[in-house]
Amino acid sequence: MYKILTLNNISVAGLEKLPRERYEVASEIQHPDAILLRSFKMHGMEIPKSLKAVGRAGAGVNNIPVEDMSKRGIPVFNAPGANSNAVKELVIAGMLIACRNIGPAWDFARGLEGTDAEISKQVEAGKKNFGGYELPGRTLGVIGLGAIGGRVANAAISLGMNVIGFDPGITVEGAWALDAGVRKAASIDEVLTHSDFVTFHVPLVDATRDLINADRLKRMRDGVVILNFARDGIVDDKAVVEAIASGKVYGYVCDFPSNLLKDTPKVVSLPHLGASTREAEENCAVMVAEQVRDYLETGNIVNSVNFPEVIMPRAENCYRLVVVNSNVPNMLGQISTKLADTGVNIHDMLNKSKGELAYTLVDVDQAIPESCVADIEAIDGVLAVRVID
Ligand SMILES: NC(=O)c1ccc[n+]([C@@H]2O[C@H](COP(=O)([O-])OP(=O)(O)OC[C@H]3O[C@@H](n4cnc5c(N)ncnc54)[C@H](O)[C@@H]3O)[C@@H](O)[C@H]2O)c1
Ligand SMILES: O=C(O)CC[C@@H](O)C(=O)O
Repeated sequence: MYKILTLNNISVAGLEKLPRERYEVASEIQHPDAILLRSFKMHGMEIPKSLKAVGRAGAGVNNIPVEDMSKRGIPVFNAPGANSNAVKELVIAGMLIACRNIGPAWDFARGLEGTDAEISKQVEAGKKNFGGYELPGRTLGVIGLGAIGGRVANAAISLGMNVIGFDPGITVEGAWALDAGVRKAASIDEVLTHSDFVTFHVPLVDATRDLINADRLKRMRDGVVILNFARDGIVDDKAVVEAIASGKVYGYVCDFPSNLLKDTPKVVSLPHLGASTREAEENCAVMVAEQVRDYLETGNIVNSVNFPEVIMPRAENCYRLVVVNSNVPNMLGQISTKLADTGVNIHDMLNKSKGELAYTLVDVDQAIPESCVADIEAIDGVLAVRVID
C-alpha cells in the first residue's frame, strides 16, 4: 500500500487516479511515500524519511525546496501547461478590467442610492469618470513565452493587438506554437519601451525577482498597464504604486494582494485565482497524480523539474532496481559490480542525468538480496535506492 500525503485540496479527478486498493490518501498520514500539493509552502517543513516523490498540481515550484529534494534523491513533478488556459483567460480579463476601469466603475455602481430613476440619473452623470479605451492596435508585451505566455500572446493577436515578447529560454515547441505575428524582442527593456500593456509569465527565481523595479518603470510608456499573474516578488509592488501615484502607470492587475495593494486606487489584486477553474484543477491533479503513480510503481519519470525524463518499458518477470545518485564518474560501474558480486544478472538498464543528478533503472532476472541493496546504498554518491517487485 502506497501512502500519499495531501498538503492542499487536490481535485477528486486526480485522486481517483490512485486506486484505493493500492493507495491510502489523506491530509494527515504517517510515513508518506509521496506528497501532493498546490501552493502549500514546504520550505522549513520536516521531510519524512519515507518520502519518494513530490507532486505539484500546478506549474510553479517556488513553494517547494527543490534543491533539498534533489539532495535527498526525491523527484519533484509538476503539471506543465495544465492550467495555462485558465491563466490566459484571467490575463485577458485583467487587461479589460484595467482599460475599461471596471474596478472603480463597479464600486461607483454599488455605492448608488435612491430610487431607480434617481440611480439612472446618477449613472448618466457619473459614467464619464470611467471612460476607457480598446485593445485593438495597442501593444502587449509578454515576458516569458512558455505555456501561459504563449497562449496570452496568441489570444492578444486574435483580439487585434500587436504583441512583442521576450524569452531567452523559449523551447522549440513553444516557438512553433506562437502566432507568426508575435514580434521577438532582444531584451526585456525592448519590450518595456514598446508596450501599452506588459504581462509576466516567468517562474519566481533569483533572476526574476523584482524584474519590474523603479528603474525599469521609468523606461516604460506613459499610461502603461502592468499585469502580474506569475508570482508575488516578480514586480516591485511599492515601485508600481508610486508610479501609479505619479501618473506613469495607468493600472496594475495582479493575483497577489497585500496590505499595500488592496486599497490602492487603480490596482486590482485578485486572490491567486489564475489556476482556480474546475478544468485547470482537474487537469493539474490528473497529470500529477498519474506521474507520481507511474514513478512509484515503475520508476519512470515524466515532467520532473529536477530529474531527467526516464522511460524504460518493464520486462516481464523482472525486478526493478531504482538508483538516484550524484552525476559523477564510475557510479554505473560500481552499481553493476555490486549486482554481479551477488550473482544477479542484469536484463536491461537505463541511465540518464540532469545537472548534478543521475538516475538509473536496472531490470534484473531475480530478487535482489537486501544485503546487495544495502551495499549499493552505501556507495559514495548514491542518494536513494529502492526495489520495485
Ligand atoms: N496565478 C496563478 O495561479 C498561476 C498559475 C500558473 C502558473 N503561474 C506562474 O506562472 C509561471 C509561468 O507558468 P508557465 O506554465 O507559463 O511556465 P513555463 O515553464 O511553461 O514558462 C515559463 C517561461 O519563462 C521563461 N523565462 C524564465 N526566465 C525568464 C526571464 N528572465 N525572462 C524571460 N523569460 C523567462 C522560460 O524560458 C519559460 O519559457 C509559473 O512559474 C508560476 O509561477 C501562476
Ligand atoms: O494551485 C493553485 O491554485 C495555484 C497554482 C499556480 O500558482 C501555479 O503555479 O500553477
